[in-house]
Amino acid sequence: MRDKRRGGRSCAGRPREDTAMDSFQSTGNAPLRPVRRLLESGSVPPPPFLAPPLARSWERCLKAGLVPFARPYGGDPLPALRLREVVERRRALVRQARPVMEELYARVRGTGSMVILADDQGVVIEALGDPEFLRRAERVSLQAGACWHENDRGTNAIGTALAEGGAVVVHGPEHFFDCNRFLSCTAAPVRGSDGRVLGVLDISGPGQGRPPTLAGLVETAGRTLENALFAEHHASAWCLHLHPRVEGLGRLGEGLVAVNGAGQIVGANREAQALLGIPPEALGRIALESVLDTGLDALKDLTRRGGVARLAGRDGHSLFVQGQEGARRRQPSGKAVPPDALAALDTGDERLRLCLERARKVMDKGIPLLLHGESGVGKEKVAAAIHASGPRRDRALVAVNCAALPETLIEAELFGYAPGAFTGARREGAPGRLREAHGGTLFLDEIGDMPLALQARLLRVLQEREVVPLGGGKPIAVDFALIAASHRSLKQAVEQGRFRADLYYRLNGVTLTLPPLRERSDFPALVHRILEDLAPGAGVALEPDVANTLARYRWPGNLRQLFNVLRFACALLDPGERSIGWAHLPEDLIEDLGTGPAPDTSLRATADAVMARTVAECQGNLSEAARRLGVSRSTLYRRLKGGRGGEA
Ligand SMILES: Nc1ncnc2c1ncn2[C@@H]1O[C@H](COP(=O)(O)OP(=O)(O)OP(=O)(O)O)[C@@H](O)[C@H]1O
Repeated sequence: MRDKRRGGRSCAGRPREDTAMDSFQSTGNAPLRPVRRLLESGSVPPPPFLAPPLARSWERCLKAGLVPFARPYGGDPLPALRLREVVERRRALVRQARPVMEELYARVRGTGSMVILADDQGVVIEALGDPEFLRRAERVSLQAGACWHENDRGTNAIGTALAEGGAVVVHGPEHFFDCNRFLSCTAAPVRGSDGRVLGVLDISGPGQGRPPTLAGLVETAGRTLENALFAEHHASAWCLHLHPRVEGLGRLGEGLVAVNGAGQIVGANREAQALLGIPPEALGRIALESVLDTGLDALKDLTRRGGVARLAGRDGHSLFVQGQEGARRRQPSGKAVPPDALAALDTGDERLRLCLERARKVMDKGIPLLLHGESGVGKEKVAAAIHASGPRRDRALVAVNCAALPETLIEAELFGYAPGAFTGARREGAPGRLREAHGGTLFLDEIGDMPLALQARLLRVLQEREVVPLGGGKPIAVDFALIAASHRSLKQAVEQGRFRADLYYRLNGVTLTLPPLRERSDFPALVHRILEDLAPGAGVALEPDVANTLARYRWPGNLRQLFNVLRFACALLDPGERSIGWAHLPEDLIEDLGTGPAPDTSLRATADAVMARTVAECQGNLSEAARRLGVSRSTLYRRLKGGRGGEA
């Protein structure tokens, strides 16, 4: 039997890790020293001196005979073979946890922390993190194979999260044992779909300063892991996604229910258990119909149609529900990684890069995006890339140009119409663009040009997430990611009463302002990328003085204009020609370069003079002049004949 006053060895001989104790304040902002002194005399301070879960934990530790200033009993880490057995027992947990841990660590990288996965007994299965801190943590056996059960290591995030069955933060001297007070740890249990705790996720770091937001981060990671385990465990069952709001579907907080072929609920994540009032012990013994106004056949039908249904829960509250066939969730092995369309747009401009990074961060969070920028900066292209890089990429991207449609048509185009809704309408009616975007992304271009009356209707759709077709009919639930774009300032339009303020705030989850081409710092790289797209592998490039001049041009038509200019130039190249010179540029550009305000010199004059001088230097030998100018003989001849390039 273990000694009642366990951990008789003193920590005194060990190096003091730090002085976090001096700055320690518990939940009630109580000063540390008296609280700690109380513990050393064998009592636990009442709340608010210590958060209740920690006070309960200290109580348990004292009852178990642990001594705060002694060395924890914990014992040595498991030998490799035993650890492998533990890992093997928790194979699915470990496999699904790895990417989650890596993501978690990416969020705290640079804070000198580590991320830990422990099993349901508190045995550390995996740990990754800052090498320096990993070494420090090893000194107190916070490493793979070591057991951090509360019975052995006193109050600590892993052990106490297990004992309390919920997320805990144990900061500095809130650890029961003195020698662990250099740690600041946050842990959350991970549960299986039957409610049983499978393990614990933890972030541990140096204890200076209380980490303010890690609890949410660890809990969110725990939920992600739970849902991944759910999907793997119930891969062959029919699955129901549910949420009280349609935009909650596909998000972390959605309820997940697995239904077997007999219509029995065999799994439900925490959210689904709460939404449907299913106790974990009822799983496997409860029929879908008994908690939701639907059965397995209706679920299969819904899944085949790929739609969202609004159903009544047992307590009468409505829930949005989407079905998924089990086999479909299995990842086809060897599936090609889709090209990263957002990354492909990054050619080195810092402002654009920031926009793309922001877009990437919010694109799967259900936040509407508003793209702003001059005409031709690539708003539609960016919207398409956001869609192609996001989780909805397999569904439709529906683009509607609100400026291009007459006011009378845009309503029917967007909202659809019932059969025979108006003269000239299709007999069978039309679903409308909003419904076509269901499951995918809706891109509303030139939203600033939408008539005011339609703005009110659109706002209603965005709020209710339901569309009522023109001419009546039942509201139809819709779920799409929303990207809107405008080249005008919507804020100004709101001030001038041309745009509804409430719709503006609804659309403007995040505004990304794309830089005009003249302000971009990546002109050469951008030209290179476009030329590569236009003539793959041909090595086409701008002549240096053309490149220099074009880089300083004001580009009123932005990327649209640049793209058209380069496409025109490539079309003029003779076979084998790879250098774009003055002779390859469209005349209107040359004219603009000559008269526009941006260039320092008249490019047309420059081009003319250069050509004339070269031809003169070559004593009228056009072949030689063309070679020196980097253009073909026929191009030079054409330009000379057209009066451009000077008199030869
Ligand atoms: N990154 C890019 N690479 C190459 N070409 C581009 C790029 N972005 C835009 N373009 C070109 O510019 C054209 C206009 O782009 P896009 O329609 O995305 O701009 P926009 O800002 O939405 O314009 P508008 O405000 O006039 O609707 C595209 O058709 C394409 O030819």
